[in-house]
Amino acid sequence: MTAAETIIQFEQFTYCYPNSQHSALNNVELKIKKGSFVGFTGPAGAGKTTLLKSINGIIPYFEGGAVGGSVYIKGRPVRDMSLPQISRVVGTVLDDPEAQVICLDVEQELAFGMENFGIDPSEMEQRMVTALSSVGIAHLRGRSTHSLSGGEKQRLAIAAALVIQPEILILDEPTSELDPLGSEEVFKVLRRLNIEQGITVLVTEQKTDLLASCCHRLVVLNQGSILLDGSPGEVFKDKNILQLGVAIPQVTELAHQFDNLDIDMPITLEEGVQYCQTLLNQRR
Ligand SMILES: Nc1ncnc2c1ncn2[C@@H]1O[C@H](COP(=O)(O)OP(=O)(O)OP(=O)(O)O)[C@@H](O)[C@H]1O
Repeated sequence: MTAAETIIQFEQFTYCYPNSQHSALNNVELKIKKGSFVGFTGPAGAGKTTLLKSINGIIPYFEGGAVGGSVYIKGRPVRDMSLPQISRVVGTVLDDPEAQVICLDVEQELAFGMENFGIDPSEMEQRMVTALSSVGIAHLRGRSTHSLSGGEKQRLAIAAALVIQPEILILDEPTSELDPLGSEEVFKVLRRLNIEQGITVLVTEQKTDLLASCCHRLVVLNQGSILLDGSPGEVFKDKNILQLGVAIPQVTELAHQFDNLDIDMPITLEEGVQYCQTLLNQRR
């Protein structure tokens, strides 16, 4: 990856929360390619949220604490950027849409962020239309926010980030409050934004089957360090993941039961069916 292709870089990054005895992140080295879709997973307390907060400036600006090393966005150290400068490049979506969606109706919710960023009023209408249609909720424009489903609210939260036209979207467990259908809707939207608009997407998620279906790259954190980093297929094939208590796609878990087979590890249902057929053929 060339320097021009790298949109985010962690360089020997270590972080310790105030009054904490141990580092939440230890010596993290990570380069994220512009336009990629990267998933982060790992057990509770592994440092996933802390890593995202180190990109959007919450660390160190709000949390304080002790920082070692650097995080760079487009080659600039986060510590040298103001929060508004960071927020123009990095859009953040939280796990709970109830906490993030704060206005009474959909239009106000989108206008709120744009007004805060001083977007020219003549541009607002077009940005609103584009963001709503990008997340597939143009038909909800006239609705009050309290009448939206969880999945619709989360897509509105993504639209509210998009009106600022960020190059990077970071999402911390965006489907934790959603049912399976709502979760799939959100990931479909993220995939489309990544492919059609080239937005770099970084998402933490426990639902690894969803991550596997969308991500180019999966990073597994454990105790503040990167344990595994590769394509979803490479990561799920690694037996170390089984010791972490991280949920892996069920078809992959099944395949791990058949040891020493020289067949690619399945991560989707279709690949699982193919895997079983190959297995049956070999046993005949
Ligand atoms: N505000 C804080 N003050 C002190 N320690 C914190 C704070 N926030 C998180 N930590 C600690 O930092 C470590 C990493 O936490 P973090 O929330 O980043 O993990 P995570 O992988 O996102 O976990 P989860 O999946 O449970 O959300 C944990 O040991 C956690 O207890």
